[in-house]
Amino acid sequence: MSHLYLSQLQIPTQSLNKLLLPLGALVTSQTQLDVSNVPIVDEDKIGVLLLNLGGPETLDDVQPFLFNLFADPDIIRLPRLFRFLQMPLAQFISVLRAPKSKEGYASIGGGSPLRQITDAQAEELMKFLWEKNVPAKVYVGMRYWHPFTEEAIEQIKRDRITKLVVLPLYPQFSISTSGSSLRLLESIFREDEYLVNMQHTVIPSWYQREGYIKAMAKLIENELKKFGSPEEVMIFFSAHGVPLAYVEEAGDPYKAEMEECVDLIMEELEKRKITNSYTLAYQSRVGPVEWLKPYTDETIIELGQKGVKSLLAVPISFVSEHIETLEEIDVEYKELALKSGIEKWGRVPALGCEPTFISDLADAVIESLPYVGAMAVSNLEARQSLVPLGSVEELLAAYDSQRRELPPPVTMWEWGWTKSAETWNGRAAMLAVLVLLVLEVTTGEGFLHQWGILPLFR
Ligand SMILES: C=CC1=C(C)c2cc3[nH]c(cc4nc(cc5[nH]c(cc1n2)c(C)c5CCC(=O)O)C(CCC(=O)O)=C4C)c(C)c3C=C
Ligand SMILES: [Fe+2]
Ligand SMILES: [Fe+2]
Repeated sequence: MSHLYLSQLQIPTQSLNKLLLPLGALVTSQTQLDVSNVPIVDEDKIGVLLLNLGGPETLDDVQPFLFNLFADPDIIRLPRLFRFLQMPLAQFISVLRAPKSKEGYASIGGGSPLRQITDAQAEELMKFLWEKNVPAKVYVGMRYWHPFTEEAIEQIKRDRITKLVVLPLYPQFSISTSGSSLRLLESIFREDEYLVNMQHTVIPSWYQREGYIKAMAKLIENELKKFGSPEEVMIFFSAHGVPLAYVEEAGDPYKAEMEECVDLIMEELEKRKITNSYTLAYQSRVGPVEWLKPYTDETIIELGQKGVKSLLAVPISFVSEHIETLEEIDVEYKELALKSGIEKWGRVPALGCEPTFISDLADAVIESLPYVGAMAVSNLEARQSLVPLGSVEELLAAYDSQRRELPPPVTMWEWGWTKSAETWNGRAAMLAVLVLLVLEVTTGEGFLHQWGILPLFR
């Protein structure tokens, strides 16, 4: 058996994190280690699993895509007693929301560009990893559309991967995005003997990485130059929102990570002598419940009223172009801004395959690679992520105070003592759901409105 030593791999300051942990082990990239004596066994097959949301590729995909999204208990969080309603509700809401969503997707060419962009990112990441002497295969696993996470996992098993790095493509962590993907992954891993025994590590969030921050700053710098008077432009960070309860009640670190991310980008811009005014707002809210504030649309109007004349929108929560950059920002918010008195409008492109960014992702992968061998913690210079270390379940429990236990399978009724009682309870529940839905739709009042669910499809 031959060994390749990492010191031979020209990995200058990078480090590797230990991963000798069992299933669900999570290691972030902040611990800097001395890698000089760490062996990579040449029988090791390294895989990187990129997790993303997925998007409908054709207009016919829109309703089933929406069904998958609303069937996710991390997107529609029902009280425990009502979790059996998840599937009927997902069906109901997806059918009703589909026409409006289809209009949006039709206006950006008939489908989401997410799959193509994510595939291109995967390919670039693989190239960078090979260039950095880490021969890894990169897989894409989407949460709500093809290629599904389950499909990626099947391929990983067929390829007999022995060390896997899981990398959600969301810079900041949210229960509704990376959290949801990791929860799914954990449930797949738990039931599979091969995966239980495969070493793996998760990079839960990476908004604080230098390469990412530098790449964002560069994009902003480039766009600012396109304005006549760049120094007068307000930099407008627009992040995807989440319901306020995720942050305030469940403990989602999303808002804190977003704010820190904006600070880091502004610090980097300052180093480049760019000291423009800036603000952060949250877009894309759905339903009447309160989401993270300030809202993007309201902020644009206020800025117009205050006399701001030039605005540069920076989408900050997602690294690909998608419906909310191409339609919501480029069309709706631009129109709103111009109507509100803003005269000059610009938008920073999503990172996509920007080389500094992808190269840095490759470094993040290398730094977190699971390995077996002695190691020494040498320096801890990198910033701590706000997401704690631990197994996926520990991690989810640590910030998600409302969901400490695994969600029960949604097809299981939660009350009833015997098989026949379950059957009848199930039928009664279905009947009750139907009656409630009919009442809700006809009267405009009821539990779906109270939970902020029904207006999702408006
Ligand atoms: C960090 C990014 C995202 C967060 C946070 C997020 C939370 C979140 N989203 C919904 C509801 C919908 N999201 C939809 C599409 C969509 N969402 C994101 C990113 C985040 N979502 C992206 C990148 C996309 C677009 C994918 C594409 O196809 O291009 C949709 C479908 C589109 C629509 O009908 O508007 C819905 C619905 C909720 C409820 C939520 C937090 C709880
Ligand atoms: Fe979303
Ligand atoms: Fe959205």
